[in-house]
Amino acid sequence: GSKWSYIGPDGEKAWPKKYPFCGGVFQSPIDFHKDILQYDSNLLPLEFIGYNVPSTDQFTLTNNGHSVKMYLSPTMYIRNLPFEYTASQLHLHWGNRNKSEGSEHTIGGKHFAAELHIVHYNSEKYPDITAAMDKADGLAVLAILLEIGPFNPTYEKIFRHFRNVKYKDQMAQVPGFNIQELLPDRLDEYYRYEGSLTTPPCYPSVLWTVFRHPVKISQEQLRALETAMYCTESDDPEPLEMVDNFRHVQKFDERLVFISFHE
Ligand SMILES: NS(=O)(=O)c1c(F)c(F)c(S(=O)(=O)CCO)c(N[C@H]2CCCc3ccccc32)c1F
Ligand SMILES: [Zn+2]
Repeated sequence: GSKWSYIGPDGEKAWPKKYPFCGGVFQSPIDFHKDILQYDSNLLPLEFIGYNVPSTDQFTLTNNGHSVKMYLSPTMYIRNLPFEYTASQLHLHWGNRNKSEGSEHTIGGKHFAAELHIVHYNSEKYPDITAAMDKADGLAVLAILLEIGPFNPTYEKIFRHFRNVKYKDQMAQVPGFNIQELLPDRLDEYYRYEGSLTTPPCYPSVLWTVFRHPVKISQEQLRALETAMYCTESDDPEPLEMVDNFRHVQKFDERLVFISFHE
């Protein structure tokens, strides 16, 4: 079973003992700071196909004890990457109610309040995510940084179900909506680098696209994210709050992050 956590004896410093890749190369997340950034004019805006899912369809939202994740439709995919990548799931990382700095990637050493990840796998080369997830060209993850601002009705389409997935292994059905509305407006401005899963097994198999511009959600929505879920099952006598489920930034030596924008 996935016996790892973000705190205590099974926390991130202990991950490499059970999951050797977590102590290996190309680890994510990282900090984006100016002396590792290089402009690349070949970085085109991503194209999202099938992201506008009708409300007659449903996504399954579940609490897996590490995050809250929503399974996506296999009809959703991205073009303009080296291969076609098909959507698998989205999930979030966040902090706690006293410290709303739970993003995984940082910019100039600054954490954002939270981070949304949309996980895709290379469907041109691999039959499913299980076959793809340990291959160097297997996965592509989109990262959207979240910060405090006005109420966000699109994020609320997911957040309003949190009360039904409070405990590990609980599930809820979310009516389909346009997943592209979760992304920032400027899809042409992003950071691009080769990295890894940020949770065990930490395979160095992820082509990361981190959008430059954060998306805003309200203080109340962020508070709901930070206080709604537990890592433990509903009948556990010692409930553990699901907070601070972000990995700290990793060493990024001798490597570059490519940017699609001029600073
Ligand atoms: N930050 S991250 O690196 O994007 C990231 C997470 F943080 C994260 F928690 C998950 S998880 O919820 O599946 C729990 C831990 O595997 C994933 N899962 C991926 C990779 C692992 C296996 C798998 C299988 C099917 C679908 C997705 C995934 C993950 F990719
Ligand atoms: Zn993630």
